[in-house]
Amino acid sequence: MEKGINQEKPISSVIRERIREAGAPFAANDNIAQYIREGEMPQLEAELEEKIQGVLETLLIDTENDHNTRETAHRVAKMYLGEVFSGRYTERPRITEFPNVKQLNQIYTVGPIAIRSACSHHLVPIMGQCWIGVIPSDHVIGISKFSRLANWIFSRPQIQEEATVQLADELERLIKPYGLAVIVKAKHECMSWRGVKEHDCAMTTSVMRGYFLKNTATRLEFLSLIKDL
Ligand SMILES: Nc1nc2c(ncn2[C@@H]2O[C@H](COP(=O)(O)OP(=O)(O)OP(=O)(O)O)[C@@H](O)[C@H]2O)c(=O)[nH]1
Repeated sequence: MEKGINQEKPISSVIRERIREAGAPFAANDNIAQYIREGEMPQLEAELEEKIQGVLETLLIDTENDHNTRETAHRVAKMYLGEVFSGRYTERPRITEFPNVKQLNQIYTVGPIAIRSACSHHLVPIMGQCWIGVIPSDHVIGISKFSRLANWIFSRPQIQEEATVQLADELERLIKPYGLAVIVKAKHECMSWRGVKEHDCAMTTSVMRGYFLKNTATRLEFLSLIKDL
């Protein structure tokens, strides 16, 4: 079978119809892995490569004679689907759970976790750090899984507010903690590389759940724990 856009119906249309039939959302920061069947990602990559090639042509870049851009469409398609936006197309990472045998009932923190994303508006990078605070209930997860989950959520076109809430929702579903805090501080290249060109401006978003939300002392303890980390 011919790949990508050359077949009768582009593979993106086939997948889109499947998602619509299921009544599922497919916004930039939604995960759509369950609607993609085996063997379809290479077809999607081939379709995307042709479209990126079209973008380069419209930008009047001579990809035939410019040795630097000859393979650019291929590289960009591979990068979007397999790297920077892979959190849309891959299943949630496997999470190992352990019982909280000793009944730790105090705060533990994880961070800073590196945040790499792109804004949904201009598709340019968002780079930053994330700190997580947990007051566990009866089980905990492997600490590397906080990074894996954050990477999965942020490797999508995002806005920082929604990404922070998505990460908190996912963690809450998984570990059902008595308290959960997620803080993200990031710089947006749509504000530095272009636009207002503010180089030092960062955005901080915070989601507090359970004890962290209800109890000011608990919240302040978490903030003081991460302050000098
Ligand atoms: N709330 C929020 N805004 C964001 C985020 N990332 C980028 N933005 C902003 O989204 C806005 C998009 O605004 P528009 O006015 O539609 O786009 P624009 O004309 O290119 O705007 P300028 O950036 O002001 O030049 C900009 O103000 C961005 O700075 C984010 O994570 N959260």
